[in-house]
Amino acid sequence: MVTITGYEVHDIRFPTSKQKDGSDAMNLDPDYSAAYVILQTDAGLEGHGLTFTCGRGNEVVCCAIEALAPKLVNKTLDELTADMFATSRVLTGDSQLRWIGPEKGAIHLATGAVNNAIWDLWAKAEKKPMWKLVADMSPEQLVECIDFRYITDVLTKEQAIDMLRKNEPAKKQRIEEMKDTGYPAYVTSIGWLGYSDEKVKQRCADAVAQGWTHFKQKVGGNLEQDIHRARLIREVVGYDAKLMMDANQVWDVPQAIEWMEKLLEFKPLWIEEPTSPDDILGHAAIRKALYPRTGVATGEMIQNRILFKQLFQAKAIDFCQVDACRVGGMSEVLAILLMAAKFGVPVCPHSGGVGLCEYTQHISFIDYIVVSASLENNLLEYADHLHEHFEDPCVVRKGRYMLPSAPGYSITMKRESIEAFEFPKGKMHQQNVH
Ligand SMILES: C[C@H](O)[C@@H](O)CC(=O)C(=O)O
Ligand SMILES: [Mg+2]
Repeated sequence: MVTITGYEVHDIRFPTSKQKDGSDAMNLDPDYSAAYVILQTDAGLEGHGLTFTCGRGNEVVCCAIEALAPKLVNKTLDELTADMFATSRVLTGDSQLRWIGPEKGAIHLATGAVNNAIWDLWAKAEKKPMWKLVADMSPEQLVECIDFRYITDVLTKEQAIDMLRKNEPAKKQRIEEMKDTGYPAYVTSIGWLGYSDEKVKQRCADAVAQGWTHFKQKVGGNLEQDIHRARLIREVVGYDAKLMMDANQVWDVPQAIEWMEKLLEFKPLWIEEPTSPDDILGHAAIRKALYPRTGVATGEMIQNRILFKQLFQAKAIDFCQVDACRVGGMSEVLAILLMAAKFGVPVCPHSGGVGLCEYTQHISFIDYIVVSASLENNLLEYADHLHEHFEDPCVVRKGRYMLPSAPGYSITMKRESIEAFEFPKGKMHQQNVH
């Protein structure tokens, strides 16, 4: 029996803004950060979880984690995992904390870290990588982990069971396939907005040499520069490669359409976050104007399953970029994967941030092996930063993610990295160190 005896919360920040790593038209100077929680147990096992933020907001999310984590102390892992739906509700249903959400914003980012830490602990206790923990569940067990409140108008538990049952027979085959081939991916870290032309050119050339065929460019700062950069990228990667564009929410709806009309000659596969993540009908209008010349993608700031439901209902997106932490962790991610499959929208999880590639590899493998069973138009994002800080970093070869095998959710950060980058007291934050 494993009992949670306590927890640690860490405010970890990496000074990525110095090199403009991670920069885009909205987030000019992100310091990739993790609001990090460790669930301690009497068995020596630890459950780790983090939520990604861009820097100063990290301390707010850490406070929110401090408000949620005590709810788990003295609970056994068995009682938490025997009813993961009830466990999610412990985190999302506190009648006082709920007021500062509900199920959105800083409190939901914190929920993501804590919920994922429970899943990590569970997978470690079962000695399975996260994707396998889920892949080994029966359809009935899997749906019991999900909170269906607010989504039964498009997906009931019974419908979800039917969908999952249809995928059962070839599950083993898909696992073998993933072991052999890995999961298709695209690379974002060739084209952060703050990089010089020289750096973008070099990174694109290196990525082509490594076997990458899908690339993402940041847009939305200045139209002439976007055109210039798209031309430069296309010169290096060619037109057989796929190019995505990401505006990180800077445009109004008409502006998004006008701006993209000028970039269509570069054949973008999608325009990502063209406008506010809360504007469902705005996304639908942009899609209507641009489809099929390009697709619309969003998700990294879509706050919960309800908003995803509406994006699907409104036919507002072509690609679902669910985030591993923003929506409240794996329990809610499973609901979103199921809805995406029902609406036939490919899942391409958001991974630009610290630890996100480590998390999302499991999400995409679960999506393919268990939920959608499809690789049509599915691509997992890759950003080549900070992987060296994790005990079990993701492995990418020739533009594909390899199937992870270590127990857990791959999110355990090295102790020395936690200590060195803890804000503000870690040695990497002391004066003149960076
Ligand atoms: C601030 C982040 O780097 C953001 O630009 C990531 C992102 O939009 C993406 O990965 O997509
Ligand atoms: Mg993005």
